[in-house]
Amino acid sequence: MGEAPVIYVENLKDRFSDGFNLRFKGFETSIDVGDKTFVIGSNNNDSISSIEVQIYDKSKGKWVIPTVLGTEPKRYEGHSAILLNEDRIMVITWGSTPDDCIWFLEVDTEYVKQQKKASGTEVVAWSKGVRGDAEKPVVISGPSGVGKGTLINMLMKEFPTMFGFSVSHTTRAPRSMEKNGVHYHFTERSIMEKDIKDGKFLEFASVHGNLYGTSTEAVEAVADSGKRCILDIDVQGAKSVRASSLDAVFIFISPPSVAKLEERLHLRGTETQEQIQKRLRNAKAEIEQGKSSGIFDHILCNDHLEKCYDDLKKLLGLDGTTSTNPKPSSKGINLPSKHAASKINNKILIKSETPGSGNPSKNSIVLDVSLLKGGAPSRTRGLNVYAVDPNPFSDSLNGIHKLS
Ligand SMILES: Nc1nc2c(ncn2[C@@H]2O[C@H](COP(=O)(O)OP(=O)(O)O)[C@@H](O)[C@H]2O)c(=O)[nH]1
Ligand SMILES: Nc1ncnc2c1ncn2[C@@H]1O[C@H](COP(=O)(O)OP(=O)(O)O)[C@@H](O)[C@H]1O
Repeated sequence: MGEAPVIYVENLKDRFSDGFNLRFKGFETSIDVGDKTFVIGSNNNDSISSIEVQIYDKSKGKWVIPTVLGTEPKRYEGHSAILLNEDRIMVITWGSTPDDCIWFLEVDTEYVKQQKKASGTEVVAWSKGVRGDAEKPVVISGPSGVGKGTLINMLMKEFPTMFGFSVSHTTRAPRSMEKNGVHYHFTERSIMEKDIKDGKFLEFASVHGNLYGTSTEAVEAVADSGKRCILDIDVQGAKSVRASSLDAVFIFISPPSVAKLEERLHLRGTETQEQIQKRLRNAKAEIEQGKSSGIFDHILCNDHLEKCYDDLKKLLGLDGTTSTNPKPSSKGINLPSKHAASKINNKILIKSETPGSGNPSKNSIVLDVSLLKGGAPSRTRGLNVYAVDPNPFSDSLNGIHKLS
């Protein structure tokens, strides 16, 4: 049945009297997960407040400062923290905007386990919580010159409100018609490498001698706007996305022949002869992998452009029967600015700590976390939100109704 509230706001220095100096000047919560205690603190006395994580390893009697991946919550006035499924801590921030108040600190999810193994250090990862679901992103891969960009442009032109493009980062130089922030975020290798290390990328790969990568923000910004995200990435990138928490549709575009590919690259005229040869060498391996690796759900041959475009639309369900209106973007959650949170099974009850704030739906809110999807390094989706009936007896969570 129900569980005791698991919010802690306590004097941590009394609790851990081993002389460790907690670095927080503001507000702390602590949560026990197995033999570790995760202390989340906000330095909200500073002009720029920040959130930090420290871990107390009870078995070793030692404090550890972990590597923190992902984008963390922005400035806020305090927070409540609740453990979910022994692998992530839900952090509800006070005084944040409605689209920025639910966060998850992953402490032992699959993603975090992988990162710990790869780095050999203690790792935690942030993921922002979002109401409802987003449509599956579409990953499009294929060798250079096969027509990926052409097909994506046709799709975006015909269905401008339905699709949004994930703008990748790259270290390659812009072509004459390319605009920074539209076709790519053109960046320097050292900056991109640091962002990769900080967990800001969903995937990255070295392609034709340059670094390319999809930032979590690039994909999630499209999904948050209610559009379906399209990614144009190479086969290595597709493989990484397949292994990540992002649930997507994977499409490989193959050329009718390598000779046709070469002809298209020459006609496009954006690469030198040497660069074209490099792309053709890579193309052979990509075609082999694309067709045999099991990464892709669909393989389309781009021989006749119009035919290939029709096939693409068909497999995306754009055969005239589907609505082409975008889904409304996920709405935020209006929380009371100061609140206490407690957990009962898969429901989090959030109660205002500001007496007489008037609006009952703002006073008590229930977050249903039974259908969570995704997570670090992307958003955590599938949160459902309910208002609690103002009747005081409804604290049992019987009198709840869904907020639209
Ligand atoms: N892994 C990965 N590959 C990318 C990304 N962005 C672009 N690519 C791939 O990098 C390759 C080269 O892209 P580009 O330089 O634009 O040349 P083009 O494919 O010949 O137009 C293509 O296979 C793209 O699909 C990314 O963010 N991640
Ligand atoms: N089916 C097709 N037949 C002939 N040319 C094509 C076809 N599809 C695309 N092209 C041309 O081939 C070139 C490469 O296409 P592009 O979309 O830039 O490829 P990618 O993005 O895969 O590198 C472009 O000049 C484009 O106009």
